[in-house]
Amino acid sequence: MSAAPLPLQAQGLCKSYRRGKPALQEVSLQLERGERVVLLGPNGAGKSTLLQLLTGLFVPDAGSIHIEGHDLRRHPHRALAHLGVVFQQPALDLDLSVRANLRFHTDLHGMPRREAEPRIDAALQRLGLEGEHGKACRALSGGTRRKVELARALLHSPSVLLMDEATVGLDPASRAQLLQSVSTLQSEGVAVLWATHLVEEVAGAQRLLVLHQGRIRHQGSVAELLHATGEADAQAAFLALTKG
Ligand SMILES: Nc1ncnc2c1ncn2[C@@H]1O[C@H](COP(=O)(O)OP(=O)(O)OP(=O)(O)O)[C@@H](O)[C@H]1O
Repeated sequence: MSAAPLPLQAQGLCKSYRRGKPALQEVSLQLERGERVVLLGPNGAGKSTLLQLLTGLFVPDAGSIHIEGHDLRRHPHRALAHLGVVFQQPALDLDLSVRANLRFHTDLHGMPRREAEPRIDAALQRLGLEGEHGKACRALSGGTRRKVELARALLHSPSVLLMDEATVGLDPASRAQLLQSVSTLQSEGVAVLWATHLVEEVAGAQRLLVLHQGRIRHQGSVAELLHATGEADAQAAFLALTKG
């Protein structure tokens, strides 16, 4: 009997742009069901490039990506059906209501309204946004807007969620709320890859990937990171791994 597929498995990913050093070299990672893995790297480490490969926006020069066992290159539709993404750049129409933004997304994906409406209601409820559904996004706080983007990423019930610098521009309370929402999703089995350059966001994560100059410098728990570097805290350990 073959083992159940992992939510996400990437093997030996390499990517170079036309100019400059390789952006990613031999990067491998996997996500287990229900875990949050923090992808931590300084500016230019290759985080966005990695997420662009995982979402199929770019094709790797080498390596493979499987989502729920589906090869992203050979069967992109089957693979991407399990993937939800919250991009670094906010992408809501601020003049539309919360519901209209979500409906726009389901329309874009050709989802019939009779299927879409219950999914929209469920996503709003999951994130505690029921009271906001008629409000224009412009009237919402930055933290609530991000939750709407998270709700949108959940409309097709993905089992893997990629979050790219999702807390940029949020105050500490909104950041904590977003992390709480993600933690609830994890308890429902969603696997989360959380890209950030903020060391404090490793708190509560099951594992940590430190990316620097396109290579993975550490993969494991925070305790393992401290042990490997001999540093007393995650900030010092991160700096030790990413200097030079
Ligand atoms: N479209 C592109 N063309 C050429 N080089 C690029 C392109 N996108 C990224 N790079 C380069 O690839 C490397 C990795 O960049 P990437 O944006 O993936 O890093 P990052 O960790 O997401 O950084 P940041 O936190 O600043 O967004 C950098 O050296 C960057 O200059």
